[in-house]
Amino acid sequence: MDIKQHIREVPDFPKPGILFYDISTLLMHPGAWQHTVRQMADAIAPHKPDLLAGIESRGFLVSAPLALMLGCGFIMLRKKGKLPGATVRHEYDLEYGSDIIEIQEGAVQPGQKVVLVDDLLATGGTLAAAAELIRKVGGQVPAAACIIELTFLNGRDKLDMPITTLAQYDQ
Ligand SMILES: O=P(O)(O)OC[C@H]1O[C@H](OP(=O)(O)OP(=O)(O)O)[C@H](O)[C@@H]1O
Ligand SMILES: Nc1ncnc2[nH]cnc12
Repeated sequence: MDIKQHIREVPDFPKPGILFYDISTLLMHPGAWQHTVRQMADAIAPHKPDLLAGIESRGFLVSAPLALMLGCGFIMLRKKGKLPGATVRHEYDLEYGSDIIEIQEGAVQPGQKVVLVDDLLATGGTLAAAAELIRKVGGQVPAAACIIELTFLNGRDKLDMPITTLAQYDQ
């Protein structure tokens, strides 16, 4: 199955010149979505994660079903100000702006293996920030996985762990 057939390309969103890759149409199609989640699970399982870390917000859609399927724990990396209690934060750049993500102190036990999961790899800023956070709180990051990769932005170059992507776009 070619999951690209179910990913909608929206020009000039959220601002002129950006081609937005929309997974809403993938989520609407149960067969394509099941196939996507199974492929992601097959890529992640060999890394034997203790936890999957999902990145707000589209990353949660992918990571939560994957954690259930793989039988591992699930933690949230959220945009600033959303998580209660003590948090650790990191600021990062996006293809179209900048943001801050946070993790709760205590979400990861020292030495735990945490695989990062998001819907899309663009500049790599988000996953690099996520890896930094996990390591700051004592976790290891053996791998990352995304559905989509925008290869022309060379996001991989910012990352120091193996990353699996299912659909690559060169523009
Ligand atoms: O590789 P990068 O350049 O860092 O970009 C990738 C990130 O950008 C998007 O998130 P966005 O901040 O738009 O938030 P959303 O998931 O809440 O829509 C996407 O879901 C990734 O998390
Ligand atoms: N072009 C894009 N489409 C969808 N999500 C994105 N996140 C960062 N860049 C994106």
